[in-house]
Amino acid sequence: MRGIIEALRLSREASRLYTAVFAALTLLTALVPVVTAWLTKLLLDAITTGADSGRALRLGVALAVAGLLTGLVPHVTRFASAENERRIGLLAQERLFTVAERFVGMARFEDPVFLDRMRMALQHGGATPGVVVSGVLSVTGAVITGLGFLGSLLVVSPWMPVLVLASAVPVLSTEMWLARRRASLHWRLSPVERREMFYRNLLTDPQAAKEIRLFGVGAYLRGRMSAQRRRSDGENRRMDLRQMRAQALTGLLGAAVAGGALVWAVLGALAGRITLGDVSLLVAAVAGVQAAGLALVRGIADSHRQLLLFGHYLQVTSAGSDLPVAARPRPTAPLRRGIVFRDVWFRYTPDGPWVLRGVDLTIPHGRTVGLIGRNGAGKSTLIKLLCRMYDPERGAILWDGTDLRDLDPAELRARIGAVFQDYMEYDLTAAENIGLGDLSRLRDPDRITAAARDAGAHGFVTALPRSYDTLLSRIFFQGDEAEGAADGTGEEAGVALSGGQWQRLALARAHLRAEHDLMILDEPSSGLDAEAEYRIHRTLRERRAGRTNVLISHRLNTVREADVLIVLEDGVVAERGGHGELMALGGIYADLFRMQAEGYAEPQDPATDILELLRRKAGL
Ligand SMILES: Nc1ncnc2c1ncn2[C@@H]1O[C@H](COP(=O)(O)OP(=O)(O)OP(=O)(O)O)[C@@H](O)[C@H]1O
Repeated sequence: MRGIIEALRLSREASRLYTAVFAALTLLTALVPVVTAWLTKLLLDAITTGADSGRALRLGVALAVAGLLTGLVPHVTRFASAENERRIGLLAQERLFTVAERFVGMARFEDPVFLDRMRMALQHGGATPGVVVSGVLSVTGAVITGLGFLGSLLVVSPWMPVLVLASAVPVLSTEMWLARRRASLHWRLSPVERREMFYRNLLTDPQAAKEIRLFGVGAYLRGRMSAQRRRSDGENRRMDLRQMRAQALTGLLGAAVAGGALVWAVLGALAGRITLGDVSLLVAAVAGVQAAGLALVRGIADSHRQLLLFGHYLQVTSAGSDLPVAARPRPTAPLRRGIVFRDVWFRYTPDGPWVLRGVDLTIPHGRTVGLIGRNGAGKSTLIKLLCRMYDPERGAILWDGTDLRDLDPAELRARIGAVFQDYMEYDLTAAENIGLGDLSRLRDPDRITAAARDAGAHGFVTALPRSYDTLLSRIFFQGDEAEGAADGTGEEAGVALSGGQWQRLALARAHLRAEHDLMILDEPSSGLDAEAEYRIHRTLRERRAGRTNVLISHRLNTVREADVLIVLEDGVVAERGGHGELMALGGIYADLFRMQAEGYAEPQDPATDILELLRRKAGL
């Protein structure tokens, strides 16, 4: 019930006018068949009883008008319904994404149950509320038509509506049973269909195409996709057969009742008990009640299914924030002293393993901190906590002494520039790819160019066919966002970049925020060639002065000059200090550094050197 009320509320908010027009037209559509049946009866009676020709003519004209409406109203109603659904759809989609934007952290996006619900809500692009409104109105229309015809039958014979209603009971209950079975099948099959979609997308994904071909796994994945399809087809087939049998039986019953009523009416007319007009009204009414009954059940079944989908939408839109936001957040002042992690404990799920286990560290203002550690040590997690994508389960992170939880997350993030390890590649122009780093500078070509220069991207961007305005996409066409170019035919295809070039754009995006207080670079040069890496690190070093930076890199030569090096191991700070200190300590950092340095050194005897590496890899 809540779903219906919410859908109607959305409809009214989206467009009062269209909702009212659609409702009025639905009422008209429902009444026209009943009125037509009555006019036909009255006309036939007027002709057969020899009433005055003026009355017969008026009835004829009224019947013609009703015919006109029968021809016209459904088309206008269909347009009003579609327009109403479009308007509700747009509003519902806007709401859904506004709510998704309000989720402060990442947790919701990593909760499989919530993600599934979100996908279901998104999959229908906000269309469900509109369809619910259409469904509710069509059910109302069916009720009106059905009651109208039942009332009409009463005029012909008092027991006829009872007979028709009684015959409708098995039809309606069968249809309800089928609808319930269909709904439960739909839910049972939804994971199967989603898995099929996953394989379908995978097999057409340009990024996956390389590996699929190299490893020759296309047929294997296709087989798994087809298996999902065969499973859902099999279940749907069984359901269709069940439906065919049940509907054939109820169809026969309906036909028998209609036929019986017709025979009774013909006999009655021959005996003079009822008029010819009554016969025509009875025929129309029996068929009308049966059709309205079916429309009613199908409308209810459709609305039920849409309401279930709408339920996901409602749950997503009514979900509260995933992280507590201070009612009166304290202003995020520019960083002056530094950031402190105080005994920070964190795990991704309440019963999962601890990823950070009592981390204590300081990122002093104006210094560069290098974060080092083996794969899975918790470096990126620490960064996510620093950007308040999650809150620590225990302990606190302090920004100049203020707990991050007391700050406004948006204000905090506005003070941070970052390149994440899994940075984004946007199917937008080169300028936009950089400009997204700071929307206020999106239309400032000088700042965009400067950021690109700092990231070593200016050279290759200016060599692109449309320089900064080149669309970087394999999916879209240059300019296909412009009005009237939606089909992309004859358009110039977007340009594809290399991994390192994308990485430079991600760096430029972070550089656009260069005046921000804290710069986080998580593996900023993993895809860069040696020359680009050298230049970029030189720029970073020059720009680092006086700013606070956190630099994560497995290439230790790029972090060795950091003011403080922090080694994370199994979620705890294992070592900290300058490069010299940590080398003298002879711990993890020194080990990792020597290993990398050896990798670069000219081997005395290449064969023994490779063996040594293999031995180390095997932990011997
Ligand atoms: N979203 C997540 N949900 C659950 N566990 C996660 C998630 N992200 C990371 N982990 C786990 O947390 C641990 C630390 O991961 P993290 O990405 O922080 O390591 P890292 O030090 O950055 O590693 P790398 O050097 O490989 O990038 C890993 O065991 C990883 O499996």
